[in-house]
Amino acid sequence: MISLNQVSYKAGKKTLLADINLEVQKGEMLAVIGANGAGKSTLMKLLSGDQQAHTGEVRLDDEHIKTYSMAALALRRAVLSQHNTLSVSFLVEEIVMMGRYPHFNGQPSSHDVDIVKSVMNETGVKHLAGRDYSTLSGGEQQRVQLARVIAQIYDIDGAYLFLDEPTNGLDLLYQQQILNTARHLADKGFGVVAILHDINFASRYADRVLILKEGRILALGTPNEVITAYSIQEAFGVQMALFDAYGCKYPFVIPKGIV
Ligand SMILES: Nc1ncnc2c1ncn2[C@@H]1O[C@H](COP(=O)(O)OP(=O)(O)OP(=O)(O)O)[C@@H](O)[C@H]1O
Repeated sequence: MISLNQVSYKAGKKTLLADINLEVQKGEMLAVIGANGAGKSTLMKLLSGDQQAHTGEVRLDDEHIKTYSMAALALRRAVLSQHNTLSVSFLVEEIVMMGRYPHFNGQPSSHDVDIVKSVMNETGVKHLAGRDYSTLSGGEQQRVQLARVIAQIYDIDGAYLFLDEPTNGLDLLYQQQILNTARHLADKGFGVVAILHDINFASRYADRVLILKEGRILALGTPNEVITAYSIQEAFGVQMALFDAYGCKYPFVIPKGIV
């Protein structure tokens, strides 16, 4: 479990996150939604140990996250960040193998090679293995980056996966595939946290949804508890109509317009 206890984070005098209390369990998928600038990426950086809270406590599997070295963190969690630009040429299979760097010195083992193959298969990028990464489309690059971060934690029971807007630049099919993959990993026992802008995807795939507003938790609970016309209007300033379409077990929303 990752737990945040009364966590706050500031940049200069500006408070980006305040009074955050949150637990992320292994085996769950938590979606984080909220307006631009609400603090979603900052929250993810605190959860993943990429940044340290200014006040409060962040614990990863019962240990204070500050006690983990970067090398130790790399064996507990993987992070797909928003911007994955590369200025030098690498083959796609080399990029995915980078996910295994924390696991070997010098040469990858046959186990590392097998994992890279399996993950490329599962994420649908196997056919791109020999391509120069820089020649891929934005959506293809995003899928390769997902393969890389999954390869990092693939063989670590109960590890955590952080995805910052993973569906960015993907077509409808691959948006669903990437979220299916994330869901599948949560079902296998990984703790998955995904920042999503599509409320319907959050509703459809996540066990719980966290809505951030101006650095504070506006709502946290199951999609049915959290995704309401009121909370969406509060968080985004947009009026939404809620549907129970096609017997969906989860809320389904469409915008009515700007408030
Ligand atoms: N180093 C910094 N100094 C000052 N302000 C910062 C700093 N880092 C982030 N911010 C501000 O903190 C707020 C939260 O940023 P964050 O990236 O966490 O938002 P977000 O919810 O992920 O937004 P988006 O949906 O646009 O990606 C934003 O207003 C951002 O401009």
